[in-house]
Amino acid sequence: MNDMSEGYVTADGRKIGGTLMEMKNITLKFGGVTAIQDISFDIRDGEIRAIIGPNGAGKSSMLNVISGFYIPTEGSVYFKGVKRGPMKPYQVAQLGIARTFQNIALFDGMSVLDNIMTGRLTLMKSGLLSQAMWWGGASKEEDEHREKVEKIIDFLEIQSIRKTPVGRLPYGLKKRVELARALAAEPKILLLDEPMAGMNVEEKEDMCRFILDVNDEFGTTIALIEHDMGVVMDLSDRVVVMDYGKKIGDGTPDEVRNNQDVIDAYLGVSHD
Ligand SMILES: Nc1ncnc2c1ncn2[C@@H]1O[C@H](COP(=O)(O)OP(=O)(O)OP(=O)(O)O)[C@@H](O)[C@H]1O
Repeated sequence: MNDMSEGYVTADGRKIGGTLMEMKNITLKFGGVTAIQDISFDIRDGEIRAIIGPNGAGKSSMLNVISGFYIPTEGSVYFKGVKRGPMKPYQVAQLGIARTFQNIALFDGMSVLDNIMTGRLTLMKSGLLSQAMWWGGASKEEDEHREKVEKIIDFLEIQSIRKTPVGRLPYGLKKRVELARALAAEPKILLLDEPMAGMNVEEKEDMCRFILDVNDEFGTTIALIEHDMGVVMDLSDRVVVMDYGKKIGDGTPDEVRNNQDVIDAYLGVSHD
């Protein structure tokens, strides 16, 4: 599978590249429950790709398949044209895949800066030794990691809280720190699990802006699952719609909005 699909140009003039990831005929079963049934779609280089669907549709399961956390019962995942086998979390990170979680997974007692530094662990040449040096004293490698992290801190406008323990931060900022930590791994593809969940309107607007900026500035490909339909339609280049484990729609936000199956299953009921 070395064939890379042609890219496309978005309505706002961004150039999207060929296929970066391809999910082919993915089925995922948990005992008697079929969470995903024979779904195929691709994620192209540089695009913002959303997966939506009603509760229980199989979105989280699919994100876990994309991240390598779940191995599909049937079907395969291709990354840069190469079929992916079972992988350890560090191998996923080394491939250039990073993610955020629905329930924030940060170290509450550690500062914002130290939490973001943990995002660079897989990039550190001498692993734990370098980690020890980062706490114990300066090294050339540590300086380089710090520099990258400081850039991300500036980019996400969290300079004023860099020394604050994460546990003391309001929810919206914690989410931003989690995004910063994922970015610290310099991912090729960033997976966002409900990035707007639990946020107020202002926090959502900020997060939207940062996601768009990350995509634009770093060229990071982004795949997200999200319940807020306004956000999804504003952010995404293309959207996969799932319902009861099946794919019922796939296309641009406009195409998905006008897809009768999608309207029946989801949009027409829950959103205006
Ligand atoms: N670890 C598991 N063991 C057994 N069944 C599971 C597991 N994870 C998910 N399921 C089932 O698979 C189906 C899809 O669940 P999933 O969480 O992927 O949906 P979702 O679209 O993310 O839902 P939500 O929007 O509510 O988070 C559901 O029927 C769920 O109960």
